[in-house]
Amino acid sequence: MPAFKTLDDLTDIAGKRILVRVDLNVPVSDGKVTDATRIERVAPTITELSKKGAKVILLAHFGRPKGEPVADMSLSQIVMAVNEVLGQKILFASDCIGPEADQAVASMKDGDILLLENTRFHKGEEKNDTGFTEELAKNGDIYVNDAFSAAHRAHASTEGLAHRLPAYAGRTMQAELEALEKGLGEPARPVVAIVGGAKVSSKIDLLQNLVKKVDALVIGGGMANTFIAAQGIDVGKSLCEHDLADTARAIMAEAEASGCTIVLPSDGVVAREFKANADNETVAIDAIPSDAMMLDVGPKSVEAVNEWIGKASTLVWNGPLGAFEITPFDTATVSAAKFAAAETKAGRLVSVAGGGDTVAALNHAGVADDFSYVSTAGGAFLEWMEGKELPGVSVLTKA
Ligand SMILES: Nc1ncnc2c1ncn2[C@@H]1O[C@H](COP(=O)(O)OP(=O)(O)O)[C@@H](O)[C@H]1O
Ligand SMILES: O=C(OP(=O)(O)O)[C@H](O)COP(=O)(O)O
Repeated sequence: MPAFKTLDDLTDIAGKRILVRVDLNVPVSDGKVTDATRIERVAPTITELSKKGAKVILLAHFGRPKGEPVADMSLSQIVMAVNEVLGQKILFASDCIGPEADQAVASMKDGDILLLENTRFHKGEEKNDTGFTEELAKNGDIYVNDAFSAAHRAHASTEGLAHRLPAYAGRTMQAELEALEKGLGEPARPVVAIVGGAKVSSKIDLLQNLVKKVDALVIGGGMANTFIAAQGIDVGKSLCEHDLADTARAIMAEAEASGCTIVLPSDGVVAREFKANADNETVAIDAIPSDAMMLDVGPKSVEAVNEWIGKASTLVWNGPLGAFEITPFDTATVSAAKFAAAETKAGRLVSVAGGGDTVAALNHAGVADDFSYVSTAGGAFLEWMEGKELPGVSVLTKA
């Protein structure tokens, strides 16, 4: 466990302005939060600080707006869900720096909770720019980082601020690291990892090291399409990053050298529209029509995935096997989730899953509570698995 200061070390905070970095990057559909797990996980930190009379100023990102304000990436759409989870009304400011933010902070009363607009609406956030960090810092006396799931990013609000203000880990940051260490510190073998989802470019590099640590790597979701295409198979209009073909091939070579089995889908469920109940068919992986996209792995592939789960003593899972938000493309994810949950309940498996959408998928399958541990983190969790230093964590230990 890394040594850092926690909320236990924070005393006499009534009236203090505390900048709390949280991860509110939650799944949203039609402007409504569809899975509030990340909000629920940061609620204890927010409530504790507010009850102690601090002015709690929440910093968070939503989506990847690339340094510009984008209406559908506004955190204003998360406010209602935060109110519901906390059981109290929070305040909102339409910018995280500048006059809007300054005035909103200046008018806070002790115990108030204020959410500032998406930090990624400014280019300085992802650049970890000192000027931008200064702008954020001037509205706080203390910095608390409770966003373990964003701790793999060295951004102004996840890393920079810890150099500027007295820095502490929030309750969730602390709990996530403790739970991962307990569940995966010395994992029982065989270790099987499932990696799926849509964030192919930001996660594919992580697989290069992951294959050295696990006995089998099951690849599904959009990630699988990139690997399949790298083998020269036409994936039609499927979500796929063709320019990462070399990386995918290098990972397969590294896996072979490390004795890690790569498990790719042998069949898929394809459709021509990304919508619920779209006309679909199951095809062999080398028979994806050129005008269709693979939205789920097929029944033979699910069987293989479940066989690997059955062989595993430890399962590590990030990223759904298909577009689980729309039926029937949730079938593979739900089947594997239920099987892993049953194996865990039977005492045959330690199962650790992570990622905003992965948590939503397990909740959708009704089995999140049956996993050994569910982390809110996806990419950060994979980087932690690799043994990489997470900038948001290491800066707290050095503070
Ligand atoms: N074959 C696919 N085609 C398109 N999108 C997919 C496919 N498989 C999974 N997805 C999408 O991946 C998203 C989740 O990916 P990601 O953000 O990487 O997961 P997490 O948040 O758990 O880390 C979901 O919105 C899901 O619809
Ligand atoms: O949702 C997140 O990561 P995840 O999808 O890996 O769980 C975090 O909020 C980090 O977001 P980012 O990958 O856009 O930096």
